[in-house]
Amino acid sequence: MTTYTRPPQNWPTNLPYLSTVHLDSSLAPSQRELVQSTRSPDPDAYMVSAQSYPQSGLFAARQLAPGTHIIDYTGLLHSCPLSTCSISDYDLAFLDRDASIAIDGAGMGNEARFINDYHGVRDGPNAVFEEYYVKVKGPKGKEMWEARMGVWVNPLSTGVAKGEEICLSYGKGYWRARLGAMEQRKEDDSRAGAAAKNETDLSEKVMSMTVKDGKG
Ligand SMILES: C[S@@+](CC[C@H](N)C(=O)[O-])C[C@H]1O[C@@H](n2cnc3c(N)ncnc32)[C@H](O)[C@@H]1O
Repeated sequence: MTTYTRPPQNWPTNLPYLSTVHLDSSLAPSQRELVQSTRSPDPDAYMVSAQSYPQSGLFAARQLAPGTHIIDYTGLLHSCPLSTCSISDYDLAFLDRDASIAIDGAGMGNEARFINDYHGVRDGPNAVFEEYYVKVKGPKGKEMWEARMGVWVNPLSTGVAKGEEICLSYGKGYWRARLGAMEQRKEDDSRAGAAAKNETDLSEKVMSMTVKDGKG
């Protein structure tokens, strides 16, 4: 199907041309939600918070092919000097590092905030973060490009089977920051001295300390 975003030739000059519907102010929030929502009408994933599972995680609601867009990471978009980013376990640096902005899913967000790191869960990440832009209507109906942090099925994986946990790689920096904070709290010098060399070691350490703390 062709979607026209510009008026065709001879379009009447006094008639606003729309590439999507224009939302009238008469619409109630619940009616808007039916038309524009951050929730997929056909969810790709669902959250599980079972007692048998130590924390919550996100699982595939159906078979997902490599490269499929699963969900966008939502939360509080905030200014974040590098020194204070990473205090929250749900904070995600967004766009250029120099832009110093991040999305924090700690106090608000969607299912994406429940996606766990793959270490100790599966061999490798079956999902990846990738920023992308969508065209949206800005103030006064002006067309704008909006940046989103998408979670996609890892294009290098074989996909995600129905019921399988969706896992990302949080990266070395994430686990290193948490390890440092926890060690500081516990004043555990011996652990600080044994700083892990690779990401797997780091995540495993945090996991074991988290279980001891009874967190999550
Ligand atoms: C963004 S949250 C993920 C959702 C979290 N499981 C929950 O129930 O809210 C990140 C936190 O989840 C935990 N986590 C993530 N991946 C993990 C893993 N592979 N093993 C153990 N804990 C993990 C850690 O406590 C981490 O700081």
